[in-house]
Amino acid sequence: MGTAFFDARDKPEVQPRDGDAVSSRRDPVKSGLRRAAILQSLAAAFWIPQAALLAISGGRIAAGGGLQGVVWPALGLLALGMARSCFDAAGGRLAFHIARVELSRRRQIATAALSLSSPIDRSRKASGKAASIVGEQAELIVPYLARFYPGRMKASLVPLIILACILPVSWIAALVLLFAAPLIPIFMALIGWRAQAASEKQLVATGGLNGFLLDRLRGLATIRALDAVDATALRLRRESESLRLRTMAVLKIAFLSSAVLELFAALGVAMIAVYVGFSLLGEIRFGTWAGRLDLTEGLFILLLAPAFFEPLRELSAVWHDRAAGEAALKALDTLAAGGLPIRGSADATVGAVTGAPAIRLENLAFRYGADEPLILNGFNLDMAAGEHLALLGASGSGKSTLLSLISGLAPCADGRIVIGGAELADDTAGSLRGAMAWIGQKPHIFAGTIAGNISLGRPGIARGDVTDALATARLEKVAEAYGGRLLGEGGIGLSGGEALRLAIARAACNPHLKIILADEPTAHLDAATAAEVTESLLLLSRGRTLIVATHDPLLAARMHRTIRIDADCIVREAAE
Ligand SMILES: Nc1ncnc2c1ncn2[C@@H]1O[C@H](COP(=O)(O)OP(=O)(O)OP(=O)(O)O)[C@@H](O)[C@H]1O
Repeated sequence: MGTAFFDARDKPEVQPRDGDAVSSRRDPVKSGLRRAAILQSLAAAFWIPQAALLAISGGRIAAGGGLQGVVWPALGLLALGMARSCFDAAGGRLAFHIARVELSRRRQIATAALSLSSPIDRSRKASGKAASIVGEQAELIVPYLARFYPGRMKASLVPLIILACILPVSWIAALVLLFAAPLIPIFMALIGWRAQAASEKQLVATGGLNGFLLDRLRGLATIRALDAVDATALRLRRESESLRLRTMAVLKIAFLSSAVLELFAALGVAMIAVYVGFSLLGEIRFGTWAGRLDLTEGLFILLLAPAFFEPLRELSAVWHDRAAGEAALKALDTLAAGGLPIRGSADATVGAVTGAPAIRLENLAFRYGADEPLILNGFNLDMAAGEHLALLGASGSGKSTLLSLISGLAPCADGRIVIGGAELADDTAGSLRGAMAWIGQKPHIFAGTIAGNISLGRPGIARGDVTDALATARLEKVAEAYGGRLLGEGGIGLSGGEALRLAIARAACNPHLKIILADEPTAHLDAATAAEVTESLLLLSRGRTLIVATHDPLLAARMHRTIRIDADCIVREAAE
């Protein structure tokens, strides 16, 4: 029955967002990313001694010292270069690893929440949209965590270290850098606000387009039959045009932010170059603590100036990752939040129900949402162990809803359900559901063989079990005719009655099956096929408790008892 993959205890709590996605995350992620950022910052800071060695070598060569004087600095440069690469690679690897682990954790939370959300929850995200968020958009978290977070730390540390090294050489060069640097983050922040909004809109548009496409592809036959192809194509064009516009808006902002940064970085370096050049020519005689700037000092400053802006440039390159990453995190959080939950979990002990159980419903009340009307109110029912019950009632009186409540697909607002002496609650729902089968009007048939559709890869189901199940469902002849050939998607190749009997065969394969909930199994079938399905259902229900919601008087007549629900939830024994 149930489809949940995770225990209810794993049910995600959506973390409060405080504007900084990383700070609200578990500590190991934060501290791991900090370690990666420190490694990468150290790698960047290695350029300072490298620049000093280069400047010293340049000064010595210019002073006519020959190549002997630069051998040791060259070796030092090489060693530092290698250390720099190692630190940078180690930091990058660590950040990437942490980001992937965090992505998997977030995905697991979102899929666990999705698997625990009730299939009768109308507000559940469209399948295409949910698939797009979990599969595609979630990937954007990796560059955000692996590049933006370490990049931000590097941008706030490395320029300060470089500034501290330039200041003792020339206060004016340090001052130029000090004024040029803050302009960049200010503009980036201004642009960033717009970037995030644009990214969120783009992600919504991508998810929307995916959801729309999947939905319409599923209903392609209906669209064709009702001659709505042009209208659908037009809508599709509108949706993709909107996605194009939103993608262009994001790109425009990304280009704008890089242009702003390049402009300020180039201006800063140019001003330093002008100052160093004129100082070396003797035109400028101020800006140092003592005397004039010599060639070694000038070279040192000139080599460090671009490195001062480098972390900021890197941050700008990953600025867009932040907007996209935070939008993806938000989308995953919304996927994991709220909705109507199913009760219990799927990985509970199966086989806990022994023998066909009695079922008692006491004062049951239910509504689909807080602001929606009560569908059931004060509903009572007593069923004996192994009893077969037909549930009649006008359309919309709540028959399917009642079956959903018995299977724990939604929690009741009031009252209790007792199955075989155990009250249906969060800790019992999983094991009780393991003893149930749901046979609805439209069972989902996968593309594949009939046998594969019956066993569904469930462990412990042998070929003999499938043969027995085919016999129970009276489907042997169809299976024989098909041989090993494949059914099409959605059960193409089977009639409605055959698809229903396949669902009965699936249920028959469950060795723990004790309760059968059938929701209008004979609806839309001709009399002969309905009779066949009825016989298969009765065969399956031998020695088991059965509740059938139906409008079919012939099916109802085959049950031990028939009751009728009316709009006021008053249960009446139906007249024979
Ligand atoms: N997933 C849902 N979310 C919100 N309301 C729902 C949902 N499913 C059904 N309803 C509403 O609950 C009421 C009872 O629906 P339900 O499907 O249980 O009736 P039913 O007796 O099984 O009807 P039918 O005989 O036509 O199948 C209806 O008013 C319906 O509109």
